[in-house]
Amino acid sequence: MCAKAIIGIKIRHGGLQYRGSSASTLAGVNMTIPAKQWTVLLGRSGSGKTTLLRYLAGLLDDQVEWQGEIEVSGNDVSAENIVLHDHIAYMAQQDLLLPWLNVLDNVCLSSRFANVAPNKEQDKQRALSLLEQVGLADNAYMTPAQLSGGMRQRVALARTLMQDKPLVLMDEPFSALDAVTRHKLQTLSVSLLKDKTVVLITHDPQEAVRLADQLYVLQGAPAQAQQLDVPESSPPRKLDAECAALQQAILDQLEKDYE
Ligand SMILES: Nc1ncnc2c1ncn2[C@@H]1O[C@H](COP(=O)(O)OP(=O)(O)OP(=O)(O)O)[C@@H](O)[C@H]1O
Repeated sequence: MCAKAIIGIKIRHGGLQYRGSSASTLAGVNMTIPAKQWTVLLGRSGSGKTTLLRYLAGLLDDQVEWQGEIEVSGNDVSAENIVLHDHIAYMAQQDLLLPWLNVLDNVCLSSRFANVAPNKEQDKQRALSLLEQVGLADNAYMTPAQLSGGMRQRVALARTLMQDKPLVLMDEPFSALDAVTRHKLQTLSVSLLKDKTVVLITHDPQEAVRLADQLYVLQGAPAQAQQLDVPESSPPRKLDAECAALQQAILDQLEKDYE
């Protein structure tokens, strides 16, 4: 698949049960993850958000039973030829930077594991350019321990971009940051990931409202996906009255799982 590939996903009647578990985690999940848009997942702790992401990433194949259809559409490959997890970059709440490598080497690391032979000088120049885009050009030779939490997550974002995958799965990547740093990193991510299909897990209704093109709440046990309409304006949104109403609607929806 070429670097400009795009990927969209449709899940129909998705159900998932961990082997050895007596109950299903997901049942009857219908979800559309359109290409080059942000799909945001909310849901109470334990509802199955990370499970769904990890299943899409191919990390649970030997641990779960899956039922239902996953239809993948790409612009330059037929659906049956797509091995989804080959086209995924993953960004988690923990930045997972290796403490013994400097910032630049952390960003370059993914290319060392790629199928193609690495071109160290080319990779270095690309990583430096990405570090410039995330505002860390002057920090390339520092170690992760010398950076703040927000800076470390910007390194993680540069590393995600370095992988240049069409589908980016983000599991609460901004949750450990203070409000202003989080706001800035959300805005930066929307701009830098504009050509990617993004699935974002968050517990923060405000973050969901700012960033979602599609918004789902995983709800019930086993969980289904409830879709909520988002404003027509493009993310990242300024928080106006319409956004406030949606935030309230999300909270109302989430509260149903605590009754
Ligand atoms: N390896 C596993 N084996 C069996 N059950 C598991 C396993 N991993 C997770 N689960 C269960 O699956 C359910 C969903 O967990 P998951 O981590 O996907 O929830 P989540 O919505 O991402 O939660 P959080 O918001 O706290 O991260 C939970 O009940 C959890 O205990």
